[in-house]
Amino acid sequence: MPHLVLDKISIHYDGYPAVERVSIDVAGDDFVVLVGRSGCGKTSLLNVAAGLVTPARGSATIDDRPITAPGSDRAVVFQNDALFPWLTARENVAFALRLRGVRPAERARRADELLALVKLGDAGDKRIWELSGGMRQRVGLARALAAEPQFLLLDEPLGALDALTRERMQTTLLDLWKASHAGVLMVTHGIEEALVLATRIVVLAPGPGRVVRTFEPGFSRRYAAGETIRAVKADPAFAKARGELTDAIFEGETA
Ligand SMILES: Nc1ncnc2c1ncn2[C@@H]1O[C@H](COP(=O)(O)OP(=O)(O)OP(=O)(O)O)[C@@H](O)[C@H]1O
Repeated sequence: MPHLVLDKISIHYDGYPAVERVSIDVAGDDFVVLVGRSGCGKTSLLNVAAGLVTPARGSATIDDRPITAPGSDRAVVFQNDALFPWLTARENVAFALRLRGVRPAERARRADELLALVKLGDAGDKRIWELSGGMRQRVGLARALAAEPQFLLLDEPLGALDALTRERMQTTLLDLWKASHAGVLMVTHGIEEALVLATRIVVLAPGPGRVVRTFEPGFSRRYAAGETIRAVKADPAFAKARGELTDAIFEGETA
């Protein structure tokens, strides 16, 4: 099983320490979620995993190979993903397949399979500007999966969506996680979202960014085993976990 490891990572910007000695481990079947107050270094750490930021100290590796640049073993999805607005949903996904060297005859069929996976089977012919925010985000996820990555790196992928769409997209994300067999490292500001999705939650605190707690909530594995999200959230254990996670995030806050 592939293994992404951030080991004692420190990140400096212009000599100023933004993150100090943070270690995060993502195995191929993990869904690891980073939470914490603004400025604690969540995006910076994701960017190290993506190969976009070089740490001042520590090592970032996949199966012991150093991460030095973006690679096809990792797919990154941001909050407002840059799709090509003048192309159709199918063409956007097919573009990623082309980059992977998939033959033209196969691209449309595979793109439709990926769109069906994100429940956009009927929207292949629609242009991006004709789609809602949630649908666009799903095209972005389908495009990320087209690369058949070992790891999905998600930075607030649902942050721009309204609350109802966001909740629905959480199950889509869990379904994709299950179907793609990719390990996930995701940043979110949503406390319930973290609890619903994560196999492990890493809580960071700012000044400089460091790990203060980790949780293994187990609710996403219950969903994967067949329970509904609604049933999971109604469990008193969920409310208890929400309280503990909220306390951990705001512990030591002085402002
Ligand atoms: N490119 C950069 N140049 C200089 N400083 C930066 C840069 N990127 C981030 N920082 C600083 O590093 C710290 C961590 O930022 P980062 O965006 O990683 O935090 P975050 O936890 O993702 O924040 P938020 O929740 O607000 O998105 C902040 O103090 C930020 O101002």
